Amino acid sequence: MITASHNKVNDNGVKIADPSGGMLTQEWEPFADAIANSPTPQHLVQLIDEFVKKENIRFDGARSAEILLGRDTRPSGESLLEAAKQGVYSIVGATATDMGILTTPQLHWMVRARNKGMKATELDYFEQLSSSFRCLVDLTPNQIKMNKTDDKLVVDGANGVGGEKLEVLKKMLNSMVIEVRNSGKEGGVLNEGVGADYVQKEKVVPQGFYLKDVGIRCASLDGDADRLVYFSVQSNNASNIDLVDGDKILSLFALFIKEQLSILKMEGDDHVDENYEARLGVVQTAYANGASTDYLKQLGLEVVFTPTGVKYLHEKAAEYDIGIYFEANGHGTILFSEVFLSWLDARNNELSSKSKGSEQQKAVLRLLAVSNLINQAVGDALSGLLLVEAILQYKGWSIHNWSELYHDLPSRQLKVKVVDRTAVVTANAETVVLRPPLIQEAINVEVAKYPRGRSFIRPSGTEDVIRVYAEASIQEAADSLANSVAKLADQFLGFGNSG
Ligand SMILES: CC(=O)N[C@H]1[C@@H](OP(=O)(O)O)O[C@H](CO)[C@@H](O)[C@@H]1O
Ligand SMILES: [Mg+2]
Repeated sequence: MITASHNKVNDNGVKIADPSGGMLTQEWEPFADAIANSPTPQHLVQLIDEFVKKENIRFDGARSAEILLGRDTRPSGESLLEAAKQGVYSIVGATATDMGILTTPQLHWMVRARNKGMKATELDYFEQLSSSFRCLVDLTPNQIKMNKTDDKLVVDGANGVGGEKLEVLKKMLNSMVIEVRNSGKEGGVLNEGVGADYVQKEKVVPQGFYLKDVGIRCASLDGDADRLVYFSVQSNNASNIDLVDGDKILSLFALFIKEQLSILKMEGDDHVDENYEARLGVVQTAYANGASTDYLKQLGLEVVFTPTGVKYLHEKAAEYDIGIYFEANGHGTILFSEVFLSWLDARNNELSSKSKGSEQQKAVLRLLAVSNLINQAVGDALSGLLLVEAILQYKGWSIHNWSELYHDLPSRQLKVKVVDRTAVVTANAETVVLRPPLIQEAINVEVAKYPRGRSFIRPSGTEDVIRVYAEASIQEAADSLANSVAKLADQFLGFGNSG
């Protein structure tokens, strides 16, 4: 997938999907790094040669490889796609199939579907999403009907690929009014003053949203449509928003799934063996707002933490029957285990004959519909958006009701340029610094000064900086804690200290 996601239009890059449709396996990352940085063509060929031997990859023509290629709307994507094709065709037995302009999750979905022997075109993707969405909406309890303003959703497409795909998808959903802005057709620049990354980090409205939108449910996608956040425009100031971030999307999903599981448990008959205890797990990172973690725990859910980066969250979530993961920035999905899905299928068949139309059967059907709607390969803004919409309809909630699940603790994120960010070694899902020595003790002293204070530092995986995160009970305290910790990072690791 040729994309640089939420970054500037002039940037570009690649994301690689594994045959499973998930992200490139972590063991292959050092190899990908090495070939991307190989200084000469000879070196490149040598690296590939060594890797092929190491991984015992056979080129005897017995197995041909098909590589699906996609790109986002960046102009440089066209020539990079040509380069990728040449690369693929230089491997004996390999062919490249250009799937066209796509969102990143669409391409992941296609790879997964293809290798499962399922239909895998773009139309199949849209059909799966729209039909499972309709199925979920049809299972909404009758007494719940939304009021007029809540009917409408306005989506910021980040001037990228997501907006144009949503235009196609929305035609297949008869029950919803979706207005797409910043679709890229109005002349705006990709990710400039628009998109999920901008909205979540700056906590302001994207371009094209105004005071007249107060009270309306709004959503924002990032440049390759694998991130999703919601927001509403505040009445006191047109640039202020009430942000509904990935943590709250996670909370909404977790609440809904938990509800369905408890309906399932209310057995009408006493067939105990039919009571399969589904393991439900929620996965977050240290960037998750502390209020969201409290909320999830108070729901009685198992909450676990991993280091930043969806590859870690995804891997962890796959350990459960239902694993829900989200980064605060809006990247996440829900994973269902094969065992649990087979159990749901069997349960559905049984209930069809015994108690068709019962609450239990509806809960089973809802869970099955969620598993078809939500992208099992990777976080997907379009499928996530449809699931949010279906759940809000199910609950009869406005964005305000949803936002009120809990109140975010004020937080602040800063970046610090340091001599060598790899000098920072962390533990416990990046919440504790092991090296350099003594900095963690100094951070602890700062944190202790603030009610509900929490702060950590970690080296970014995507930029040459140390990131500082702080939260506290009031904004001024979060800001001041972040500043003091940033100062510590600079003292211990900054250029003043480099000698
Ligand atoms: C604090 C933050 O938002 N970090 C982002 C960012 O990683 P860093 O390692 O923090 O640079 O980019 C990642 C890839 O998009 C995303 O997964 C992650 O959540
Ligand atoms: Mg993205």
